[in-house]
Amino acid sequence: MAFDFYAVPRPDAQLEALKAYFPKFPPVDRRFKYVDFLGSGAYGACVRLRELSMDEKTSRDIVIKQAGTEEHRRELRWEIDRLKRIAGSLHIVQLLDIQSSPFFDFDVEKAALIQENPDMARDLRADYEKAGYLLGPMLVIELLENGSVKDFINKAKAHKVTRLPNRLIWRFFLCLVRACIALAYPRRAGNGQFFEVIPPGDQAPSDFTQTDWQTGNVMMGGIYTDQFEHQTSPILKLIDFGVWEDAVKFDLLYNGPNEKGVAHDIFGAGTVIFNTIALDPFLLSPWDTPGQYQIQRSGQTREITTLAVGITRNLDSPKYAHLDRELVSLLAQCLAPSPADRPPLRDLFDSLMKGVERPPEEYGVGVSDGNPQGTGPGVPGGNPPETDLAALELLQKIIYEAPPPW
Ligand SMILES: Nc1ncnc2c1ncn2[C@@H]1O[C@H](COP(=O)(O)OP(=O)(O)OP(=O)(O)O)[C@@H](O)[C@H]1O
Repeated sequence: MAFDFYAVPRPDAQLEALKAYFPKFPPVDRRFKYVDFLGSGAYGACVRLRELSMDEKTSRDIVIKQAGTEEHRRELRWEIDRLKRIAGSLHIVQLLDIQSSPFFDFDVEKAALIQENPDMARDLRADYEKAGYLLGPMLVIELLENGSVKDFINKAKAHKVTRLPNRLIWRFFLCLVRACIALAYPRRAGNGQFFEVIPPGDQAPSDFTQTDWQTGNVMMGGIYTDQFEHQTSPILKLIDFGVWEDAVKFDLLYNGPNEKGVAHDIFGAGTVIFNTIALDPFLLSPWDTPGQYQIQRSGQTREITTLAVGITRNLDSPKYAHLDRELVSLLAQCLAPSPADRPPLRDLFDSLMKGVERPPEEYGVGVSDGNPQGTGPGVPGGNPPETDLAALELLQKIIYEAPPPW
């Protein structure tokens, strides 16, 4: 019999019910307050709640993710399990503990019965049973307040921003490579959070992989003045570690043949950076036709095949002429179809660290970078200076300000 796509139960109705649930049944534990429905993806839906501390003196915002069908609940259990393996990694969304469930409390039904109001008790129970699928697993994670990189790109476009300063791109790239380290060398914090580092020695990386690298699955957190890497740009964190159960069963945790683990994740990080530079969440596809690009590696010039041609072939255009060529070279290597042409994780990390440690006046100036365009400040037609302040102002505008209506 032919596969009937439409016969497969769709989760949308249940996810709609989750959307309706909290406005209808405010959490009975009064320490929780419903704030917003954040969105739904292929298998889960997320709501934002505010949780008061036990002494009710402080509060934090949390995200609850639930799934609408048994199959998707299995995926959610996998996601919880996978996130536990890397709990504490700063560039991965954090799991949170909550003291009680924000969902329906049978005491309410009991209270209605005690008040001898069986009609109310019956209605409550009927409504609750309709939403009964919500009893499945619940993922509780930190709120990442500044939306996804995909939202960021769309907002930048709405503000008519045509290019991003190098200093931001270097920092975003470093965040994603820290996330790659979290996956390559998974470890769990006892408590607290840690910057991901590559262990000394030649420990082989794991096969732990993010199977769905895309700008919608990279979220923006806050700017932290006490963290050098996040002082002038928001921290980026990976979300969405759900996996299709068959992928686990058949060991298919990758998106391409013979490829999983760190080489896959480096490529994934490259796709997100490519789309961020291009300010287009969908510009790059693994099915694009690759081209050649000359890179420097270990002091030697080499030609590699890369999928980054949308940028490497257009370095004369006003959109990309300002890019540090070293940054373009790293991106081109990450997007090499052949894993052997991608940079080793340690080299990539070291280059990005050097990139963010540059003196502020050295970004995008071209000359020190061997940039033939010489696009630096003072060059006729060159870039405006890329100061920290200018980058911060741009970020503020994109993230917080409403775009002009025209
Ligand atoms: N920690 C978070 N903070 C803020 N918003 C979040 C967070 N996690 C998820 N979201 C929002 O909720 C939406 C759905 O979440 P998520 O991507 O995890 O669902 P999914 O079903 O796994 O999606 P996908 O289709 O990518 O598999 C996301 O698009 C995102 O906008």
